Amino acid sequence: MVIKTRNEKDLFDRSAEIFMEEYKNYLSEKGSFSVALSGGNTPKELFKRLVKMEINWENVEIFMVDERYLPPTHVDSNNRLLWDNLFSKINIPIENIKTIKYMESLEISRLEYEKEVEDFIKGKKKSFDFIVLGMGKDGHTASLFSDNLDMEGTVVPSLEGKDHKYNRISLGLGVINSCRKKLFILKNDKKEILELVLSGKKFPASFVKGNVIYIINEEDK
Ligand SMILES: O=C(O)[C@H](O)[C@@H](O)[C@H](O)[C@H](O)COP(=O)(O)O
Repeated sequence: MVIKTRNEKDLFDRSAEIFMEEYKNYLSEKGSFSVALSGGNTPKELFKRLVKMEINWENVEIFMVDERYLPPTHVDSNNRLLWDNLFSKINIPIENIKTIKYMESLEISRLEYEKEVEDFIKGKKKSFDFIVLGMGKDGHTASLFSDNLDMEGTVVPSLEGKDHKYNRISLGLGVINSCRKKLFILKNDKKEILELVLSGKKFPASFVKGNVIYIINEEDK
């Protein structure tokens, strides 16, 4: 489903409402809500809204979609983004936050997170209740780029490439597709790549399937 909003304000207001609707549904259905959050620039405006909403964060478990292999204090770290804009502003028990840790090597960080994700999804029919995704103008999503060697593992390494800085760690496609609902939040500058993805051209983002919402604003800002 594609939702078109007028401007960026409406894009993020509506995205926050969708988050809230999902949270409420799962809270009444099973008493908890699990969500995986992307980094990059776009989700900041969503986080600004979420911190003001009436959410009982004790019932929410938050996972990361991906991370650059960087110390958490680095300005391009998604950990930093999440701590500064969300975790530090909400009342969430620390054990409900599952981050990708910066450890001795990329592989050790990947394995540690993979174990965390596998422990969580073990025995469940689906992985997370909800995932917030972004899309690059090159059609990547999470840290799944066209040159990734493995997109299917639970948590996969993603090596620095010509057009993307840093080695990274990412949820794999199987886990992403197994989320109950996927929300791509796209500012208007992603309209061309969204059209290509929707027309069936093959980019990593095109392989995200099943209960997908793409939300995008029509005006430039
Ligand atoms: O950590 C990240 O950067 C992401 O998870 C990545 O997939 C992002 O969602 C897209 O690159 C879009 O990024 P923007 O929102 O900054 O355009």
